[in-house]
Amino acid sequence: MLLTEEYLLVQETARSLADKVIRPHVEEWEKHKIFPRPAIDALAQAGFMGMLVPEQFAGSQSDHLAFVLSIIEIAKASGSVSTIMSVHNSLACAPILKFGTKAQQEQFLMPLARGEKLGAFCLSEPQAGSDAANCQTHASHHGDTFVLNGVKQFVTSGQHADIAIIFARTDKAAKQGGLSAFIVPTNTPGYQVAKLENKMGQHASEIAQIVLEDCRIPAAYMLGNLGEGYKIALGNLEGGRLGIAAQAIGMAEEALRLSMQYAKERKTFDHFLYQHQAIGFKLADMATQLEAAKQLLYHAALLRDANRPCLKEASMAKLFASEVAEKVCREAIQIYGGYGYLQDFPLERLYRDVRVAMIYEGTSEIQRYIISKELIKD
Ligand SMILES: CC(C)(COP(=O)(O)OP(=O)(O)OC[C@H]1O[C@@H](n2cnc3c(N)ncnc32)[C@H](O)[C@@H]1OP(=O)(O)O)[C@@H](O)C(=O)NCCC(=O)NCCSC(=O)CCS(=O)O
Repeated sequence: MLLTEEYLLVQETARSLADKVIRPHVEEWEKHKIFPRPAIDALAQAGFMGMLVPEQFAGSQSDHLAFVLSIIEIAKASGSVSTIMSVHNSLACAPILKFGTKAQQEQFLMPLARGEKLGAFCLSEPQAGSDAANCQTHASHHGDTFVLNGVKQFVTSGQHADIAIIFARTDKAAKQGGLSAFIVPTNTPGYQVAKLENKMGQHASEIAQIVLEDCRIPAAYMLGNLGEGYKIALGNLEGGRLGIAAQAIGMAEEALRLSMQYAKERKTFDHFLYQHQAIGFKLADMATQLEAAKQLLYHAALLRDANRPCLKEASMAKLFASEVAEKVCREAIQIYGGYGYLQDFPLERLYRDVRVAMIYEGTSEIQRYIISKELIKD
């Protein structure tokens, strides 16, 4: 797809910001599990934390295509930063824009879009990941308040976020229709960070377990209507999956770039690596599959920007991009040989960081389930 000057400019701005404020620090942030605050602040200043929000709500009024192009560039430098940015834009800002009241948009969306506040999305639970409708967190109505109790799992930025979108059961009997969405300031008493998970990669982006213990919020903080939470969550994840596809592509493009560079420098058996057909063909496959993943992603983003249904296309983009990206990073390590396995080189980190793209915001298996259901409908 040919990108217009406008999109090329967004891409270049994201790339140069990543090179200046992220790349020089990424190894230190990852090694010491440091939350990348300077990167988030710089992204906020440049308008990247409110990309899908109109100017009237303090956003930079871009669209999904610009968003995925930016995420790709940020992910080349850091998977962790791209995750924080993606979750904030697509899972925290987007639903308040779509379902929020004017008061909620003024109180919560505007500071989020300016990047003054950070957002999180609390859907999964210890016993409810893929089966999102099985959430057990409960919200009971008391006068003009709701009181939330339960446990939320795998919450990106759960500790550093200021505002969380939390899904909780308001009707025990109705499964899907029994969930409602709430906007919860994380300084509300009862919002507790119970645990920061130790994970395989993306160490600068925390994943928290959140315990909600008598967490009382005004009833006016309900997002959308009573019982509308499941639809809000799934519709939201449709957009989030574009961000995950984009970050997977970004990390894999970085792995491909490093592989190309190495194949042109390193000699074995008196020839540069790229001159061996075994390596040249690997590079060709990596580049071709990445290009195909990008075109799927751009197509899904354009559909979403045109307000056209894109559930199937977003799932296809996430499924294909995350699986191709894992393969590309794996092959890149193979090209580097023993050096690829060392922590002295970035491929080892890229391989760990990219792996989760096949899991979060809907596993590959869930994406296949969604695609197959949509195919039958077509
Ligand atoms: C497994 C699922 C795909 C659900 O499958 P089902 O077959 O049980 O449900 P459906 O019949 O498809 O849908 C039920 C209901 O919801 C409506 N729906 C479905 N998709 C959408 C959508 N995209 N937008 C709006 N509404 C939607 C559908 O029309 C049905 O309504 P009606 O009955 O027609 O009225 C699903 O459970 C699923 O996607 N599971 C995966 C969940 C997931 O991705 N979890 C990970 C969350 S990520 C996380 O928690 C971490 C976030 S972070 O990184 O911090």
